[in-house]
Amino acid sequence: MGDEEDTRTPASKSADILAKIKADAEKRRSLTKIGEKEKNVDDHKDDLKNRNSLPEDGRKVKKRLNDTAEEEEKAQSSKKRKKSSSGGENVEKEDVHDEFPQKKKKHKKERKNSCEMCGDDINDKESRQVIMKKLSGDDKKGDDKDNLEPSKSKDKSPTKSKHSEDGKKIKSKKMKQAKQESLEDKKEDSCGDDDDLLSEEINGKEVGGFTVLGEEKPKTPPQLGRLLPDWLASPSLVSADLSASSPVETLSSLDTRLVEKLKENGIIDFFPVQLQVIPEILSEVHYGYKTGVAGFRPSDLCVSAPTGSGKTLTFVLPIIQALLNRVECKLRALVVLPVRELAAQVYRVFQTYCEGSKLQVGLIAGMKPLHSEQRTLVKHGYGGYESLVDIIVATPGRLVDHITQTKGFDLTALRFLVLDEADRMMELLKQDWLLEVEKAVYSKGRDPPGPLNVRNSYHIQVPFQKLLFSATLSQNPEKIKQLNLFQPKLFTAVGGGTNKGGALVVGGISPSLDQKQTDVNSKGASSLRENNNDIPGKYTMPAELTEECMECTSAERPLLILHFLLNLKYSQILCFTNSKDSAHRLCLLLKLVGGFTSQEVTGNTHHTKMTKAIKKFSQGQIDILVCSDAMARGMDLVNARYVLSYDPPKLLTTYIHRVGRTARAGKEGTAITFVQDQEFYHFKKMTSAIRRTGLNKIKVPKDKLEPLVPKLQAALKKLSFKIPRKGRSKIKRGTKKGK
Ligand SMILES: Nc1ncnc2c1ncn2[C@@H]1O[C@H](COP(=O)(O)OP(=O)(O)OP(=O)(O)O)[C@@H](O)[C@H]1O
Repeated sequence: MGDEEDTRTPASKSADILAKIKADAEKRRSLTKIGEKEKNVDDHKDDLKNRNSLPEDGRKVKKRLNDTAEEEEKAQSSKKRKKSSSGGENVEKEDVHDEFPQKKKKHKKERKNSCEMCGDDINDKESRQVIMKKLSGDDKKGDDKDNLEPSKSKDKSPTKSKHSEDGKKIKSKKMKQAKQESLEDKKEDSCGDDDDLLSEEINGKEVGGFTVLGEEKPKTPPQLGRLLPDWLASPSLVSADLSASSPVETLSSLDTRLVEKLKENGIIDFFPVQLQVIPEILSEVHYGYKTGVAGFRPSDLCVSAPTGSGKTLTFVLPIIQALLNRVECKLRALVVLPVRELAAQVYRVFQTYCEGSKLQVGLIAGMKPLHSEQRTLVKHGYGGYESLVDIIVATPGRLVDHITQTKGFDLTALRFLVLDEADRMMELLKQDWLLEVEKAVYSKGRDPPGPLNVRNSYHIQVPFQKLLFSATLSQNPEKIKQLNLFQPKLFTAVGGGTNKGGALVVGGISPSLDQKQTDVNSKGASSLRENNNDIPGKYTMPAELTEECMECTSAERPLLILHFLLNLKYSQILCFTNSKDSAHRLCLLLKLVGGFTSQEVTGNTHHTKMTKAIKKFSQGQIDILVCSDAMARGMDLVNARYVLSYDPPKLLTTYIHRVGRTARAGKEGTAITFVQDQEFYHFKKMTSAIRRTGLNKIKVPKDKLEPLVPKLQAALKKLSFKIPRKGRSKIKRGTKKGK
C-alpha cells in the first residue's frame, strides 16, 4: 500500500526509485503468476508477502532516503534556529556547526553520497520531506533524532569546546524539565479518588465538541460470606474439656446392665461427648430399634470430638442397648473402619460390652481368609440362610468382598451404619464401598427412603441410620453430600482453652453459637481454611496435651532420641516417621545403639506381630515404638506418654492424629516435633489454626548431645553393613535369575 502512495507523490527522482521498486515487484509477481497458474488465492497472498521481503535493494534505498531526509531536516532546523534566535540552545547549536565547518561538509558529503546511490535529488527539499514522511510514517522520530544530532556531533569532535559544555548543561536542564513533567503526570495519575471524581464529572459531557463516554470501570464484587446448610452452621456444641464429666448413672436412659459393665471396666464418669450423644442415639430406639420416634426415620449424626475423648463408647453403648432385647439374630449394626488394626480394636470393645448378652459380634477385616470369615457370618438352616452375627466390624474392602461373594450375607435388616474415622472413610468412598452397602440394604423388598405412600405405609420400615465419628471430621458440605445423609445433625467439640503447649481448641470456650461463629472467623481459623480447603472451627486438641517444637538438623535427630532415652530416661515413646523405610532404618539404628527396648510397627508389619508389639508397649515393656503413619489414626495406646515426630507431618490432620496418641482420656501427654530450620515456617503455618499463642522452638544444648556422638557413630558403622547399598540386592536377584 505504501508503495502505491509513493508513486502518487510529486515527480521526483526518489519517487522514480520507488516506482522502479514497484515495477520490479510487479515483474516478480507476474513471473510467479505465469509459472504457477494453478495456484490458489492463498498462494497468491504468500507471493505478495514474499514480494515485501524480497526487494532487499528497495529497502536499502528506503533506508538511505530516510537518512537523507533526516540530514536535510537537520540542516533546515539548524538554519531556522540561526535565523530565529540569538541565544540559548539554538545559538549554541549554530556555534557547534560554525565551529566545525568540516563536520557540516561531511554531512553534506554523506547526503550527496547517499543521493548518488539512490539517485535522489537532494536539492528538492519538498519532495524529500514528503518521501520521508511517507516512508517513515513518523515525523516525530525524525525530529527527535534531529534534536540529538548536534550533541552527537559534539561528542565526536576532537576538542571539547565551551559551547559544547554549555550544550550539555542545557540538555541536562531539558532532561530535568522532562522528568519533572513526567513526575507531575504520575502524581496526577496516582490521585486515584480525585481522578475518579473528575472522570465522573466529565463523563457524558461535551468536551471540545465531543461527548465523553468515559471508561467502564471494573466493579469489585461484594465479598461472599460462608453459606452453610443449617445443620452445619448451627451444630450442637460439646465441651472438649474432659474434666467436665458426669457419673455414668446420670444417663438414666442407659440400661443398668451396661452401667454395671462400665463400672467393671473402670469407667465411672462419662466424658462430655458421651453425655450428649449417647442419649441422642438412644432417643431414637426408645420404642425398639424397628421404628424411629413417632414412626419417623431418625436423623443421621455426625460427631467431631478430640482424640481420646471416648468416641468409641459413644456409639458402642447405644447400639448394644438398642439390640439387647432382640429376638431374632440378624445383622443390624455395621461399623466400618479404614484399617484392620482399628477394626480389631473396636471389635474388642464391642465384645467387652456384649459379654453376657445374646448379641453376637463379628470381625471381617482380612485377618483371616475369606472362607473362614464366611463361616462366622452365616449358616444354612432349615429355612434358608441365617445370620450368626448382630454386629459386624469391618474394613471397607473385605466388606464388599462379603457383599458380593458370601451367600446369605444379608444387610436388609441393617439399622445402624457407623463410619469411624469418617473423614478417612470419605476418602475411601472412591472405592464405591458405600454404594455397594446401600444397594445391599435396599434390596429384597426394603424400600429406599422416600415419600410415604399406600404401599410402604402398610409395613413397618426399619429405619436406617448413619453415625459418623472423627477427630478431624470434614465439614465440607460437598464431601459430606457423598454420604447421602438424612436430615443430619452435627455435634462438634469446643472448649478447653489453651493447653500447656499453647495449642487450643479452635473456637475456644463458647456456650453460645454466636461466640463460636466469632471464633470460627478468627485469624487462626481462616488459616485453617487456607491449609485444608475446609470449613474451619472443627478441630479440637486435647487440653492435657503439651506440644513442643524442637529445632535440629537432620543429623541431630537420632542424637536427640538417644538423649531422651539415655540421658532423660524417657520411656513409652511413640516415634513417627514419614515413611516405612525411614522407620525401619531408625529402629535398626536404635537397636544397634542399645541400652533400651525398641520395636518397629509399620504397614508392612504382620498384624499378629503388630498386636503383640502394641500389647507389649501398653504393658511398658517397650521404651520406644517406631512407627509410620499407619499407627497415627485411632490406635488406643493407653500408656503412650511421648509422641515424637521424627519427620514433621505434611498435613494438619496427620499431626492431630499423631499427637492424639498421647494425652488420651484425660491423661497428660507430650508431643515433640523435630523441625529443621527450613521446615519451621511451614510447620508453624500449618499448625497455627490449632494454637492461639506462638510456637516456640526448643533447642537442646550441643554439650548434651556431644557425648552421645561416639555411640551413634559406632552404630551407624554397623548399620552400613546391615543395610545393603543401593542396587546390591538387585544385582544378587539378577544373578539368581541368570542362574
Ligand atoms: N468415660 C470414660 N472414662 C474413662 N476412660 C474412658 C471413658 N471413655 C473412654 N475412655 C477410654 O479413653 C480411651 C480413648 O477412647 P477412644 O478410643 O474411644 O477415643 P477416641 O475419641 O475414639 O479417640 P481417637 O479419635 O483417637 O480414635 C480408651 O482407652 C477408652 O477406654
